[in-house]
Amino acid sequence: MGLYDKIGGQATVEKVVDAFHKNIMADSSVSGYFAKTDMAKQRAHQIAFFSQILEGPSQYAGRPMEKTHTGMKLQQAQFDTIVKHLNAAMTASGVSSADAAAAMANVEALKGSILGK
Ligand code: HEM
Repeated sequence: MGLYDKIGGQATVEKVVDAFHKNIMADSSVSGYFAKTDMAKQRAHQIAFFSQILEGPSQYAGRPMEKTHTGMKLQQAQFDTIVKHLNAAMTASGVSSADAAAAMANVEALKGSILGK
C-alpha cells in the first residue's frame, strides 16, 4: 500500500492541510507571506499537491514550485518552519511519525526549487 492510502487517503490529506494552514497563520514568522493569498484556492491546491507528494493521485493543477515561490526570497529558516508546521499537522491528524517522516523526505526533495537554489 502506498503512503497516501496508508495514512487514510483524501480525508486525511484534507485534515492535514487544514491543520497546516492553522499552524502557519498562528505563526507570525511566516503568516505575513500569505497576507494576499486566497486561502480557499490555496487549500485546494495544497490538497492536490500533497496528495501527489504522498504518492497518491496526480491532480495538482497549480503553478510549479519555482514559479510560485520566486520573488519571496525564501531562506532555509522559512523552509524549516513550514516543514515543521507540516510535520506537526500530520502527526496531529493521526499520521504515524514514520509515515510523516517519509512524507517529509519527499518535501525535502523540493527544497532546491522552492528556495531557488
Ligand atoms: C516546505 C515546502 C513547501 C511546499 C511543498 C509548498 C507548496 C506550495 C504550493 C503547492 C503552493 C500553491 C501554488 C499555486 O497555487 O499555484 C504554494 C503557494 C505559496 N507558498 Fe509555498 N510551499 C512550501 C514552502 C513555502 C515557504 C517556506 C513559504 C514562505 C514562508 C511559502 C509561501 C507560499 C505562499 C505565500 C504561497 C501563495 C502564493 C500566492 O498567493 O499566489 N511556501 N506553496
